[in-house]
Amino acid sequence: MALTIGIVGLPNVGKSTLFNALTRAGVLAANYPFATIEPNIGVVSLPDPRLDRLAEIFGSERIVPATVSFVDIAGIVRGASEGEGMGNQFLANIREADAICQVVRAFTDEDVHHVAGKVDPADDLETINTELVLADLQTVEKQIPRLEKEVRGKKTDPAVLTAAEKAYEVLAEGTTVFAARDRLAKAGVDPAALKQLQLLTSKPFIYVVNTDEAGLADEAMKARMRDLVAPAEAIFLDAKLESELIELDPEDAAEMLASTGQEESGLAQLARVGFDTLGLQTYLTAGPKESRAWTIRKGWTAPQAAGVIHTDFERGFIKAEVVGFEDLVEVGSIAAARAAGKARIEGKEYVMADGDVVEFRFNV
Ligand SMILES: Nc1ncnc2c1ncn2[C@@H]1O[C@H](COP(=O)(O)OP(=O)(O)OP(=O)(O)O)[C@@H](O)[C@H]1O
Ligand SMILES: [Mg+2]
Repeated sequence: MALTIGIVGLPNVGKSTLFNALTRAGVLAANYPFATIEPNIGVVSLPDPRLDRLAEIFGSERIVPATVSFVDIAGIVRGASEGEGMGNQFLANIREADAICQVVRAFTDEDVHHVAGKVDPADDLETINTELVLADLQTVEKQIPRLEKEVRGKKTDPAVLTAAEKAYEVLAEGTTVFAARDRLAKAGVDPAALKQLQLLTSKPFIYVVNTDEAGLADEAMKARMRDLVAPAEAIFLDAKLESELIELDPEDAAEMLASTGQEESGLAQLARVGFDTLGLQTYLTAGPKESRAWTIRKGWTAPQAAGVIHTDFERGFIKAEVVGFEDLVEVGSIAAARAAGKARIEGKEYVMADGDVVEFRFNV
């Protein structure tokens, strides 16, 4: 299950700096083949200290973390929907993303040009939102006549056309589809049909406030930004600092982070919030070959989780032996967990918990 996050924002706000920090972190920590798929797509490993502990306990040869893909695209300016700047064509590159990460500039540096001439995060948020709404409006305008024809020819479910029409009404008011999701649901719009339209503003958003050392300590600014983007989450980081952190070994990086009053790197926060926002979690497998994290949706059952490893595992699922990560660490081995009654045998109905260490039994 691949999780993809598209990065948007005004030009020169630090999107690529963030992307570079993210992707190089991935390459350094992940030992992942073909990490960079295209120049602007990067696969990043989800930091997970639990895997290191598991690898110790099981003597694993390697660690395979869960991954998140990031897509870095050109900046958007006011009027992009009418062709200003680079236009908005490149937004097609993030149409299939699971979530959108909007980078907003809140750092002060006279030498870094701001396209609007001043650093005003609230204004920038508004500009980007408007351009995304306009881009979606153009998409739906194109979709509706095509969908009408397809519905007449019985090639498409009428629910998709209804979703497009209702989305159009919302967008025409300047509202994002995500912000209007309750209203759309009340109007009888099928969420699955809405999803098929692949609208940018129907995706969950995560906001990255790219700030500096002063900004990281500015609680009033942070509170203002949190209010502005609520109910979405805001992450505060210094993209330039983050790109320096990844060059350091872990102890020095932790020390440097602490010196700016942070406990967790911005990149680790982004990966975590991305997972939460999308309702994802990981479970773990471990053995002499590898300790590995697997991405699933919250609420998935054991057979569904097994299916992420191989579809045969889901089809032939018999049972799962499950030990909670904390329990395993406490007793120190699977054998000890079994002896202590902490290894449970779970069946088809079992709903996975985050950090379950699992071995599946199946028939093929
Ligand atoms: N937190 C920060 N503090 C100071 N300078 C920063 C910070 N983050 C980024 N910069 C600087 O801002 C400039 C623009 O960064 P970057 O190229 O990443 O922006 P971008 O959003 O990708 O722009 P574009 O849309 O043009 O591709 C760079 O010179 C970078 O070093
Ligand atoms: Mg860039």
